[in-house]
Amino acid sequence: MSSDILVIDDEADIRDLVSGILEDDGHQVRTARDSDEALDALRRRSPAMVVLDIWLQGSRIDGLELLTMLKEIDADLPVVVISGHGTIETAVAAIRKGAYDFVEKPFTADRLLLVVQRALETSKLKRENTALRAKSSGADDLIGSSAIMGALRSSIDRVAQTNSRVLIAGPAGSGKELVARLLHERSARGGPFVAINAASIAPERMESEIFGEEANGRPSKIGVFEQAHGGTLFLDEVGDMPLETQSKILRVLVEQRFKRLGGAQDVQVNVRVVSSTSRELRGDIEQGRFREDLFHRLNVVPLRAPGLAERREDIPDLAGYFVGRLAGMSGVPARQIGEDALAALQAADWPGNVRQLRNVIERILILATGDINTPVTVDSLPADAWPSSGSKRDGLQEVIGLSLRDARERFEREYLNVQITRFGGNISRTAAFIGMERSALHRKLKSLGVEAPGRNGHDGAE
Ligand SMILES: Nc1ncnc2c1ncn2[C@@H]1O[C@H](COP(=O)(O)OP(=O)(O)OP(=O)(O)O)[C@@H](O)[C@H]1O
Repeated sequence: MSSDILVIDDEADIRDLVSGILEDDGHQVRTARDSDEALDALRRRSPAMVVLDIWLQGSRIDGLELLTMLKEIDADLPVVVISGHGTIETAVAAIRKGAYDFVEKPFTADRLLLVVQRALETSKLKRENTALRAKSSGADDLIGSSAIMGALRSSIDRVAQTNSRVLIAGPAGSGKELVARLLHERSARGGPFVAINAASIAPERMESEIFGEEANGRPSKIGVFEQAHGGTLFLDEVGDMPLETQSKILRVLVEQRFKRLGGAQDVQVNVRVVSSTSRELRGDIEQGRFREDLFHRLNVVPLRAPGLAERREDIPDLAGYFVGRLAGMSGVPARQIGEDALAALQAADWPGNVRQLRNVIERILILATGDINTPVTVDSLPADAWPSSGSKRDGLQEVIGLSLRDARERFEREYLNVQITRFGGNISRTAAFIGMERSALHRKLKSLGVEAPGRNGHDGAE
């Protein structure tokens, strides 16, 4: 894994030695001889880690003070300190001030590499941990064996390896962020995955969050573009970016450099940008709300996260997956979801897509009563997990005034509507499930005035 490492040492020999060892290990190394050069390097770009000699001769700010400053700028920046022979107390003081570890002079290449690798690894784990905690709902993989998910999975595998920009379109809760994470995880990019949701940030804070800030000649806030150096930046709901920010982002994509707010120096970054939208960006372009040139830059490879209604056959797998995951996480007992409940879930509306399904499963697990060894049945489902055409009403009240023939017709209409929805409009599969010939089902639908589906492009002849 190649990381951007800043080596700060007043002795040229040591700078060369340390740089050589780290470069041979595949890292990108920048060097500074004193605090001014170090702060200048930081202004250019915040590094992934710092190797700092604690004795900085001829420097305006000494090593320990510089360490304090580095930690003020970015508390998570790993710093490995080099200490001279017999200066263990100083090294210990450095650890107290937040240094990750120290190596004592003279040191071997192996010792230095070991400490550096551990510092980088710890920092990566910390980041992943924070990301996981922030997103305790995070999934490891895309669940679903439908053809549409198979196609998405293979696109992800193909695109991940390239550095191309990807724009993921899809409705809310359909898994766009999950797709972006997978694109990063399956790429060779060793830097972090950093996500920013444009819809949840006030427009006036946007540029500070994206580009960071500089005050008194040094960085006071590291923005997401800089944090994602060497990795992937996920611009979630990119259509919500103010136009002015869009222009600045466009410039970064062209030049791979930008200035922090209040900064004079360019920050140079190598970032892969993956973005997402739940809106039709072409409409925004026509109305002058989204820059067309930015759209083309972001949309090099378009991917689409399908809504749950387009892949109802995945609902049983997803439900089972969430039962296992949520039970493991929250300590509620896992319950099997019965066939009848799964059938109702398959026919429900799901405007909130996979996220809504996950929430419904969580509610089912928390509220489920009865023996934990028996499957959850259809009557334990919350109201929003019911198909709207067959919602949980008192059937008798509604049909009491009808003749048997009309009541039966009404039931048949609702029943068939739900089944057809559940099988994504596929007449053959609906017919097989309800135990009718396809042609008989067609006749029945016609006689009931139920529109024969063209949903999801199926004509029922497959
Ligand atoms: N195919 C899938 N397999 C497993 N979990 C999934 C799948 N798709 C989505 N999820 C889960 O559903 C939830 C919502 O997904 P995610 O946050 O990626 O959606 P999104 O499209 O980015 O949503 P929004 O547009 O609201 O930001 C997450 O918990 C995610 O892990």
